[in-house]
Amino acid sequence: FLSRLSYIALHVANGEWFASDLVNKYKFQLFATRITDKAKQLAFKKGSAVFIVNESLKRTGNEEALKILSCNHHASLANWQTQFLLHEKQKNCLNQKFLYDVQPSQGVSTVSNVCFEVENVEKSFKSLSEQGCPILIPPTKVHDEFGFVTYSVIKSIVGNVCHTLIDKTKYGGEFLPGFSKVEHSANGTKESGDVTHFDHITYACPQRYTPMIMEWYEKCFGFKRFFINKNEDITNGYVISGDGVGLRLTAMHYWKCSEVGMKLPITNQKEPDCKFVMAESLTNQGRNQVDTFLDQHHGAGIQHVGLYTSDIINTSRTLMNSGVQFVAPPRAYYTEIGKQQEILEAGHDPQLLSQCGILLDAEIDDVENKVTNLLSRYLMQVFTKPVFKEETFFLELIERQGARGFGEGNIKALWRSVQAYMDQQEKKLTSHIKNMLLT
Ligand SMILES: O=C(O)C(=O)Cc1ccc(O)cc1
Ligand SMILES: [Fe+2]
Repeated sequence: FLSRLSYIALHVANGEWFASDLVNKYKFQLFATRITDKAKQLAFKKGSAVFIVNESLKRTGNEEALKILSCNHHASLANWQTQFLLHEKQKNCLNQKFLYDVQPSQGVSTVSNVCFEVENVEKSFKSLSEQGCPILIPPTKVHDEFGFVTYSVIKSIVGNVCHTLIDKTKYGGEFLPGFSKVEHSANGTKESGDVTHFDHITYACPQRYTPMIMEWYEKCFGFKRFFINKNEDITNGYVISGDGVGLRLTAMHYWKCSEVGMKLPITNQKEPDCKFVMAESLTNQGRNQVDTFLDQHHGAGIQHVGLYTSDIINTSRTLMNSGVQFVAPPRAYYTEIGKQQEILEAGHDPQLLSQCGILLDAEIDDVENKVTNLLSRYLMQVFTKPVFKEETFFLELIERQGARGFGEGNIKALWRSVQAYMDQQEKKLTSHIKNMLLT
């Protein structure tokens, strides 16, 4: 019953600062706002990628109550049936200062809501209730002079992640009732090869939770398994281990066309489905970025969002020039013979890619490779440094040339780049503490 992904919502401690980064550094456009004495909700877009940045302006008694009542992510993951009953009881004390959303209970900045447009909110609500899915806000109507929307908010099985389900078909305004349109002198600056949509959303999950999460999304939302790579195992997912990497990846998607078996030529897809990737760390592989996320975020949640661009070189250069910081791949990455060859075969310049830290991975098809010497299917990616003050959420730029999944080479390199950055941060912190103790 999901029609499409509508927006991704964040709750941030310092909204002003993050909003200015989204506009000035990431080149998103502020297009709608809702400001009350309790909360600020700002909507930004770039192509069809929409973020709502929520900021609390005052702490209310209800919030304190919620904080006490909310349980940790392990409990909520382990038993969502019990959670439902608990939430039924809590429902009345859930404050609605954020329209179309609920406020997460942990104090840190977080990306906590993925909103989907649905055909029939009442119907979705009924079926989800029957599945025992915790309902945070039952179907609710909001209207203004441009019409009305119906929405409901449900709690997912992953940490603090919620889903707003909304029917906007009876609404003709700019964004949503309650939000005012932001007037712009020009129609925004639309550059060629810009970010067009959300490509994927990656969850950081505790070890061994992936099967349960997959079951939940299949049962509640009808998501289907998406195989990331041809070397992937059905039950264990895509396990990447060794050379300092210890990661299990499993992905799902909701795209309707894929469910009825329609296969569009990959290059003709204007806006393919947004994939959901579950990332788990492996046991006995040392400290790593997934565990760091779980620690600093106080539980499972959205670790990063992949923004699709049709020209990653241009996009990353523009963003870098406006101050976005990307993590750097290992120094040897672009000079390694095999990688250099791969980049050249894909028709790119290793030096150009190295300027922004862009990684390239080929999806090699044995037959195809024999026929031509050029790579026809590859993908390029680059990760930003964490965007909040905690080492939690970050953004990614991704350009796909035929490749639909994720390549092992890129994942390993991305993993190492993030890890090197985090280790460096930790060293800085340790020496800072040492200095403080000495003085
Ligand atoms: O490759 C991607 O874009 C992924 O989304 C896979 C991934 C997931 C988690 C990590 O910490 C690193 C890489
Ligand atoms: Fe990613």
